[in-house]
Amino acid sequence: AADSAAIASGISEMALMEAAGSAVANAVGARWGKRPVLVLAGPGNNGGDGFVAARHLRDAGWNVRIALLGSLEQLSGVAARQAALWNDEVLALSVYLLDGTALVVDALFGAGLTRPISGVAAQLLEAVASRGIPVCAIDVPSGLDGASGQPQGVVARADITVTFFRKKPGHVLMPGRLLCGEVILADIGIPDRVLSQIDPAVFENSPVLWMNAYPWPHIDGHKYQRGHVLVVGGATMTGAARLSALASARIGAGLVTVAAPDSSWAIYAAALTSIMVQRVNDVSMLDHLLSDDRKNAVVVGPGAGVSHSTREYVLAVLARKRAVVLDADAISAFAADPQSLFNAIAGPCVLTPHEGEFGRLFNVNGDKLERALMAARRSGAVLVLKGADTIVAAPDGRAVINTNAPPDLATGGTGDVLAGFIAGLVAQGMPAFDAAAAAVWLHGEAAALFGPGLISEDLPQILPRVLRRLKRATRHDIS
Ligand SMILES: NC(=O)C1=CN([C@@H]2O[C@H](COP(=O)(O)OP(=O)(O)OC[C@H]3O[C@@H](n4cnc5c(N)ncnc54)[C@H](O)[C@@H]3O)[C@@H](O)[C@H]2O)[C@H](O)CC1
Ligand SMILES: [K+]
Repeated sequence: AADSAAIASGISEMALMEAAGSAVANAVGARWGKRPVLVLAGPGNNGGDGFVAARHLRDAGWNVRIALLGSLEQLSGVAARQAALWNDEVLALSVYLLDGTALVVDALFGAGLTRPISGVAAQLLEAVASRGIPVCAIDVPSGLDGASGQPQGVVARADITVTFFRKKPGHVLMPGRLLCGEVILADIGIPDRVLSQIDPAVFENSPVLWMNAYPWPHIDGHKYQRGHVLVVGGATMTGAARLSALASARIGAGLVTVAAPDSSWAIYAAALTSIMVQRVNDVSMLDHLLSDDRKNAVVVGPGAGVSHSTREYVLAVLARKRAVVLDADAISAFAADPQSLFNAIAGPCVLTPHEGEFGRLFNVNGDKLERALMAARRSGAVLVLKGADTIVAAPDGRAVINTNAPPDLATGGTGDVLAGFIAGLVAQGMPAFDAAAAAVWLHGEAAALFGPGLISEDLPQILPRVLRRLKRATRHDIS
């Protein structure tokens, strides 16, 4: 879409392809020493980029061969014109060409892939992978769907992928992210104003998206301006709610209270210091607590139990129009009747399911991005669909894909911490979508900073260091 908008605004297609192919040659030269290169060119503009890259590498003194899927006569438009500039032998695709090849430039298919790759092209990609030949992919590794990050049949994993103007969802969604290797974004002269014409709604998560809404404390502020998070604590799995509460406090909520039943009140009270504990044995006691409207954000779910009372608590909080983060058991508790939950959602609400919990509430098909967006629209909530490529989706169609989460996060309790981070930001006045995106990013940064050996308690513990860096980087304040 960006290239057609740029072309419509007067930039020549020939110039875009020239810049694209030259960026590929530069990336190859920066990564590898001179060696025999085989460029695999496809029948469309991705192949055209390959002809340009081949010419630039040849001009730089590389030993380059190019093999084309189909015939030169079948090329059209700018790809045909660029192929003509190659002015040298064009080979037919064959697995034998890999003998003596020490680097493959994969220019078979890019954004125009419509079906799984078959025939000799598929055999070649399989052979490239099995021989472990290094690969530079143009735009996307051929066979990967740039919109979804899903392979359509065979894909040769690339060491680097050179793409243009902006990343595509497939570069950041799993498993695409792994198949792309290092993604190099090249400027090919598409002006930024083109972005406002195509008005994208999906972004890779980054502080630039939400920094302006980040609720740094004000010099003249007091604790009541920093919100009050209420975490509904369970009777037996008390660690979960404590993790959420600690996370809300660390991310800056002015006050945090855990609502606990008599049976576990003493456990919560003994374990928590700056965090308050109040008795709640049933929904009317919870409702009474919520009559204090300074308690402006609520977490339900961590350690709550999949039960009738969890459902009642959720509905009571939603009826009070409080901002709410629903995690874990608060999601699963509505498996039998998801619509009763969706009907009750009227204000800011964030659902934080992993795939299993997601499947209990939503019966939607499609790739991960599509499913998260559909679920957000259907429920009216901001959806945080967790995983290595967590997606935050809003009912209005915006989405961010998070890419900074290390595998160390796959350990018990990290989801409880995330729910607490989100509620803590919402309590301080951040809009739910921004709060969810910021919390997911901070959660990933904290885990990456801590590194191996991470347990969930470490996340709130190390968060202040992440916040300090973020604040310094954005020079929001003197400190
Ligand atoms: N985005 C930009 O700014 C620029 C991108 N460029 C490059 O152009 C490609 C997209 O080119 P396009 O011609 O639309 O598509 P492809 O080259 O990916 O392939 C289309 C071609 O292939 C046929 N086809 C599709 N799937 C298969 C299959 N499985 N088997 C056989 N044939 C298939 C289809 O019918 C078409 O004929 C983009 O990725 C960039 O690399 C430009 O350089 C300009 C700037
Ligand atoms: K490609």
